[in-house]
Amino acid sequence: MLNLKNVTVTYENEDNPAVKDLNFSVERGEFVCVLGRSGAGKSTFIRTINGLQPLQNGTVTVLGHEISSMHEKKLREIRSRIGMIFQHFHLIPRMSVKQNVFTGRFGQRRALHNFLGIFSEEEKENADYYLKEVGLYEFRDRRVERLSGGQKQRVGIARAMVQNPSILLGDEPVASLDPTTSDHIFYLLRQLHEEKNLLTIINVHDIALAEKYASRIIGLKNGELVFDGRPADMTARDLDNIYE
Ligand SMILES: Nc1ncnc2c1ncn2[C@@H]1O[C@H](COP(=O)(O)OP(=O)(O)OP(=O)(O)O)[C@@H](O)[C@H]1O
Repeated sequence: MLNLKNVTVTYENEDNPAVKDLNFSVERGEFVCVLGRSGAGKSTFIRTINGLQPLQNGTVTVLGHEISSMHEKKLREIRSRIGMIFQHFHLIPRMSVKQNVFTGRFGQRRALHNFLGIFSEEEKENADYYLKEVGLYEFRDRRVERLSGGQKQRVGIARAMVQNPSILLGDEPVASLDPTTSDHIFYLLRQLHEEKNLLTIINVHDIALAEKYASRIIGLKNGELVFDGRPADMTARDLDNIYE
C-alpha cells in the first residue's frame, strides 16, 4: 500500500535533511504512530505520503502508484483517497458541522456541484452515517465555531471519512486537546480504522497513546528511522534513544 525507498528531503537553504534515507513499507490494516522530538521530521514524513513534499532523493509509492514523479492531476486523484486530520482542525468556523463534513467530498466532485452545494442522496447518507459515528449528528446544524476542541476534531475525522479513504493520515491530531479527549479521539480513530480496514499513520507526542493504540510504532530522530516495531517491543532504551 505504501512504500518509501531511500527518501530524503532537504528544505531550501538548510544544510541537514529533514528526513534522511527512509526505507520501509506499510500495509493496509496497520495503525502506525510516529514518535520523535520536535523537529525530528514527523510532519515532513507525512507530507511525503500525500505528495505535498518534493523529494531530494528516493521514491514514494502510494496505492500502487509512484507519486514522486506524478503529474498534479493524477496526484489529486491519489490524494482524494487519503484522508487527512490536522492539529488545528482546518475547519471553516462559520459553516455548520455538516457543511464542513461535506467539504471532504470536494476533491472527488465537479467544481460546479461543489459551488452550488449539490450532493447526491448517497453522499448525504454517508455524511449522516459518519456524523453519527463520531457522535455529532445532533450537532449537525451547529456552526463549528461553537464547538469544543474535541468536537472540532471529530468533525475533522468525519470530513476525512466521507472521502471513503484507503489511507488516513494525522499530523498531531490531539496536540491541542486534553488527555481524556485525546484518548477518545484515538479510540474513535482506531475504531474507524478497524471498521474500514485502513492504513493509518499518525504523528503523536503522547507516548502512552501510541503504546495503547498503535499496531506499529516508528521512531524518528534527526530525520532518521531509529525504531520500527510493535509497541510491546519498544523498550525504555528505545524511547531514550528516540527522545535523547
Ligand atoms: N518549510 C520549511 N523550511 C525549512 N525547514 C523546515 C521547513 N519545515 C520544517 N523544516 C525543518 O525540518 C526539520 C523537520 O521538521 P518537521 O516539521 O518535519 O518536524 P516534526 O517532527 O514534525 O516537528 P514538530 O513535532 O515540532 O511538529 C526541522 O529541523 C525543521 O526546522
